[in-house]
Amino acid sequence: MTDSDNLELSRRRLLGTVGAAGAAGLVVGAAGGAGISAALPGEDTAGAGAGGAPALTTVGATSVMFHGKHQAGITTPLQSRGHLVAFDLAPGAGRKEAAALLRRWSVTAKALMSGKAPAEDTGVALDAGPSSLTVTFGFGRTFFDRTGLTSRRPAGLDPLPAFSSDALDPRRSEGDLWVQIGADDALVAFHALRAVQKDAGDAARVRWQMNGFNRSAGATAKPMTARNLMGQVDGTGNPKPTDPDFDRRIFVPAGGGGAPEWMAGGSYAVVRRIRMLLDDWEKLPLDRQEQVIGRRKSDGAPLTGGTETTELDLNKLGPDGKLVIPDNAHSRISAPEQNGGAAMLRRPFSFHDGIGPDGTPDAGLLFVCWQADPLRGFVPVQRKLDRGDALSTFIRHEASGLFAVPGGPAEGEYVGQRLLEA
Ligand SMILES: C=CC1=C(C)c2cc3[nH]c(cc4nc(cc5[nH]c(cc1n2)c(C)c5CCC(=O)O)C(CCC(=O)O)=C4C)c(C)c3C=C
Ligand SMILES: [Fe+2]
Repeated sequence: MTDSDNLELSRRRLLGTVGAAGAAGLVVGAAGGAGISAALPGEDTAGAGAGGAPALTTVGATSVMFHGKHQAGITTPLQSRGHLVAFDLAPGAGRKEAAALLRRWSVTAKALMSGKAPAEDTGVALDAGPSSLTVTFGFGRTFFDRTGLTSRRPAGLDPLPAFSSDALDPRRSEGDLWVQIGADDALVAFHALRAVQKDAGDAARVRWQMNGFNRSAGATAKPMTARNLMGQVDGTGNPKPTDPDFDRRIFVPAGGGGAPEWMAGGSYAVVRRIRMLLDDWEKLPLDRQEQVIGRRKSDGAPLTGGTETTELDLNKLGPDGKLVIPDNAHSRISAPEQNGGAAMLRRPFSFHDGIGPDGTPDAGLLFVCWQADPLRGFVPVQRKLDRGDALSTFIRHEASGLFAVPGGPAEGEYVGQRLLEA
């Protein structure tokens, strides 16, 4: 199946057959320039349906294009499995080795995303289709010194400021290179992770790895915004690809604006491992939980009324004369109108790594947010949250990373080629 075939496949097929994440995300993916395709059960698609083999389900058969203006995995609908991995270049590896690695990774990502297995495959994902696999690559600040490219490091990679509530573990933070893997099947995601790790060979070593999840496509009766492990509907206020200023907020523009040309169509990913203090949170009565966020837990609607998509009424007073959405409510403090329009596209995974030494769940949010400029996205909002967010009593930022994610590769190009070979 060619990329143009992919684009040919109609929205109708997806909307009629996939679950919540897929249907909602189809719009996101298409508007964001990342093509998504799927075949109806029984149709012949890459890797299934042929030769009498059982047909793939639509979830398995859905694929996301590797080539495009933007890398896949930014506006792609949330997948049910995710791996975030940072690598450091090996001692002695420089620009040449990094370029060869990005070339290998791109070949692998393109093949796996279209449902093809690499040579000498492990067979882990043999029976499944691409399952909306995306593999997204980024560069950390330290990459530029290690490869002699310091002069081409973008200002967007200047270190994030320290925040008073940070409890960051440097060993699980930052890194020369970052890879985000997402798929709607756990084995497909693991398979891609192993392939990426093997491709690293002698050129790079894993610095840290985090594993996450979201709800499975089709688990809810109708398409819904995701829930996090605190039980909140999380993602409602995200900018929509149909917003007139979506591209300007999320993607680095081509030509001018002070941004390097190799970042055109790219974006900056801020990654935070945020532990949720679930034992404390779960003791809080429902009405207090709702005041922490400023929205109803059941359906995500603002406490000032309406449905999930109704605007917050930040000035509304209750019968007691107090603000209905409290001063320190998370939704109030993070709203773009409270932050000079600062906005980001949040695309997280939940995590659960068992029970910590203190006997509480080591669980929370792998918070990933995307923006054209971290100083006009994550930083101003986190500064404000750090000063007075009611949610901060129940969360702890444990690791952090900032990565420059270049634009999507054109046909015949590998990711990052415009940086590494210019
Ligand atoms: C600095 C950015 C943000 C961090 C860190 C963050 C952590 C965090 N958030 C939730 C839960 C919710 N967040 C919600 C809205 C929301 N959060 C941010 C930013 C950060 N959140 C923004 C920009 C917004 C949107 C505000 C708006 O547009 O009005 C919500 C409400 C529903 C929604 O809009 O998504 C919830 C719920 C958790 C649990 C968390 C850390 C673990
Ligand atoms: Fe939030």
